Amino acid sequence: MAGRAGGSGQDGRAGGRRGQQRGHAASQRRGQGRERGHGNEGGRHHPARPGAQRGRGPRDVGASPRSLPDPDAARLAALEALTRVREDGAYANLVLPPILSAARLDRRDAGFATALTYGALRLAGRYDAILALCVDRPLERLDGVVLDALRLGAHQLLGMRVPAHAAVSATVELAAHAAGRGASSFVNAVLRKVSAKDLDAWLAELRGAAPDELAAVAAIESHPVWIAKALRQALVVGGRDPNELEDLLRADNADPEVVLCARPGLVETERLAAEARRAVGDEPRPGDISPCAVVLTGGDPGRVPAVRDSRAGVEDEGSQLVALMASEPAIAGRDERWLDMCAGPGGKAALLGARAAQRGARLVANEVTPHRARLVEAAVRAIPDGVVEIRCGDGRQFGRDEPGRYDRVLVDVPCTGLGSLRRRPEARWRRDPKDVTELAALQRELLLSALATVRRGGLVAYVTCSPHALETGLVVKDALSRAMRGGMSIETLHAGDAATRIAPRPPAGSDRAQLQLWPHLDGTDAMFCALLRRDR
Ligand SMILES: C[S@@+](CC[C@H](N)C(=O)[O-])C[C@H]1O[C@@H](n2cnc3c(N)ncnc32)[C@H](O)[C@@H]1O
Repeated sequence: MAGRAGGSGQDGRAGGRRGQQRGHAASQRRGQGRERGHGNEGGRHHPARPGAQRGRGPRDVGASPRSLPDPDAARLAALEALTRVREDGAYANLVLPPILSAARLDRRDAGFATALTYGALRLAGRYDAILALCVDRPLERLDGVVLDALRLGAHQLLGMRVPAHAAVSATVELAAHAAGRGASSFVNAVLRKVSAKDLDAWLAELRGAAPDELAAVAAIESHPVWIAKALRQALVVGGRDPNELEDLLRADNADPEVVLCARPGLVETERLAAEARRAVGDEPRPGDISPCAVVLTGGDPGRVPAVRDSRAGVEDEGSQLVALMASEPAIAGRDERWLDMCAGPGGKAALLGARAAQRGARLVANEVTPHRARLVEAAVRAIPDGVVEIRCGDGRQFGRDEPGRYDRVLVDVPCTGLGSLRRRPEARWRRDPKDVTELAALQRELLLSALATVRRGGLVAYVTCSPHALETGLVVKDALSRAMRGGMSIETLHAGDAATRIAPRPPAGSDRAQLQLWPHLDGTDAMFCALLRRDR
């Protein structure tokens, strides 16, 4: 078997790190049956859904018998991450770094493990649709860890440039190690079927098997159908062609660039770029959408001195732009009291606080969750003392407790995050349509509170990182009609124009009064921003 090749150069990596996995986090999982079968308990199948197919994590690597070859450490790390995501509801971006350091992988293997983990999680829907065509029983009846291994194998075969023999044999070794010999023969048989066709042939087959075009695009680009449907509707509502859906979903499957925000007055973009060049060795480029952005082509942003001391932060360009859209449009009269009503973890609060310091204003940064309020504290620590006041409380109280007090209010509401699916590879499989309606009710209350706490002539920026129509325009419409019924008069400012005045390159939707950014067109998260001026 060509298994060893999987970790020794044949998959494009230099030198696999077999045997390094002692001390790996997976070794904490004791007592897993050795010759576990692959048939399993029932339960509704859902890619990477926490709680589905529980209790089948990779077993103790220290207990590996001599007769089974040690699996490749990078693939073992990826399997451990997938298991934690599935069983514990963990977030891949939080769970993977400690797994990688426990496994003591070198940079190249850590990169491979990260790409494998993220790819297998994001594309779980596509791979499950393919695997379902290769397996003679419903996937939900498979052992969870066996399905994880199959997804990892499928991603190596169809999503990475790993030679087929290496992908199959290394995954078979992984399955033998994690779930026993019976499971490994099954994995071998399934992956051989998967490897019999290339990606294009499989995607053509998925298209042919789907009941309609929406289901086909959802399966091919690995999104739940309800999300694909909501995003198609969001495109229509945002004045786009619904045929852009496939491009939009595809953009969710790409790794986002790492973007830094040079916080105004704390570090210049040129200086930040120079620091980044020295720290990570690559040539950064300026942002397209935010004037504060420095876009890295690679490397660890944590090594950049300005990021370490919070003069800069890691922040999507779209988030930077909407924070500036709250701070930059001119308002008549006093402009000293600013509020960020939902500030955690603090990227926008740090940008607003930096601008407030330059303009002689003060910012109240409020967050309901104590640990996220502490993150805000860390994010704003480079801003001169006395500019930012951090509070921990429910934003819905501001309208009642401090009516008419603030000159500018940013209300960046909690949302489904359907606009930042590329950052959270497992998120799409965890969300539910009912989350949208629950969040929309909270969003409306927060916006009403913002409108009540801003003074006459003051500005409210309603922002969300979801393009779902129920979380964007409909929340604004609903809140405005309620506020107006309560005697307020509110003018909607042209957010597209405001964005154009700030952005180095106008965003795709800048002709519209409410700004919707798009990953496939703007290269940002799908942030939404409405600008509202309270006149009475
Ligand atoms: C989209 S995030 C804000 C992101 C933030 N503006 C940034 O740029 O880092 C929404 C935040 O609102 C907080 N939140 C949820 N419910 C809230 C409430 N009732 N009042 C205030 N904050 C709330 C969440 O804990 C979360 O930190």
